[in-house]
Amino acid sequence: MSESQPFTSTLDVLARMLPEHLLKPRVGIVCGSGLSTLASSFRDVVEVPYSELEGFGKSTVSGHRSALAFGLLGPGAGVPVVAMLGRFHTYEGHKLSTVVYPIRVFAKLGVQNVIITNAAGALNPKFPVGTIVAIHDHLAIPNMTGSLNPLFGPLVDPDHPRFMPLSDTYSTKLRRLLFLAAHELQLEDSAIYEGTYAWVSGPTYETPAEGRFLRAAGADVVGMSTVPEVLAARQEGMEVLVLSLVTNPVIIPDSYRSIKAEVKAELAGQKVKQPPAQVVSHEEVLSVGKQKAEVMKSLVAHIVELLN
Ligand SMILES: O=P(O)(O)O[C@@H]1C[C@H](O)[C@@H](CO)O1
Ligand code: HPA
Repeated sequence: MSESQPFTSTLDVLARMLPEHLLKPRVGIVCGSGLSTLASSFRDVVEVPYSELEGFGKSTVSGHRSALAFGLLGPGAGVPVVAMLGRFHTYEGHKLSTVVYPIRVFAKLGVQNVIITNAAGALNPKFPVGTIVAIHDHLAIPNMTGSLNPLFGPLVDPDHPRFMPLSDTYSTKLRRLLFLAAHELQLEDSAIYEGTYAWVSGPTYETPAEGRFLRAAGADVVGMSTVPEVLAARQEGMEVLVLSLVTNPVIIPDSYRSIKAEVKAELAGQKVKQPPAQVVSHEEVLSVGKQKAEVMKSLVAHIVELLN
């Protein structure tokens, strides 16, 4: 085990702070931007601030809190679960080992299934704002260039695979449960799509050309998180479900007005109508997260119930 991963200390603190029935969560949940209320239906909740846990960073992005929530989800005795109420992004300055540390702690606690959520921009023009995308693949240019792969460097555990196949990354078992849950909740067919997530480092949103490039490369949505967590979870042997909430379009038709044509028209005495600028903002991302938090929460709760 690597020196820089203080698992023993983290697990000791959790063992001291948690009652016995919450100490072995079966499902781990990562709450994306604006989605930390996913944990609001847990019972017997114990929140552990990241500041109490060695190895954890601090979430500095609005819409992300800095605490783990442990609790029970579902009817009857309930299923013990744990949720990250805020995640770490590399663009905040966190090291990749910090970004994925909570996922490795989930594994040490015995978590076998991870549900990772995020807010994402739509590259596929068929995916409207507010829809959920069950991720079935990813495109991670930062990984392919070597510098931002969280599995780079010495193995955290000698039992981990050095070369990990990624052809079966996204659990078919969990995706089946998602669509069964959506059926039970009577969600419309168009509420959930299936697609590929492109990971970019951020914190800048995409230029129109970058958006078109990622779309042409086969991605349906784009975001600034998730893939490092997915890779660590798979390396730890956990099953992974990723749900992206579409919060904004990335590819905007007519994003290149011809200024040359407009100037020529103005010089010729014509009135030129200025189209309103369409610019994405984190506030918009958080607002869609807030609007859709309930449906995301019901889906997550139902999946956990079906896993039981
Ligand atoms: O943590 P997620 O991936 O949900 O957050 C997305 C990506 C950026 O952190 C932020 C941009 O608005 O939202
Ligand atoms: N691009 C990248 N990340 C995002 C976006 C986006 O348009 N929306 C929410 N997270």
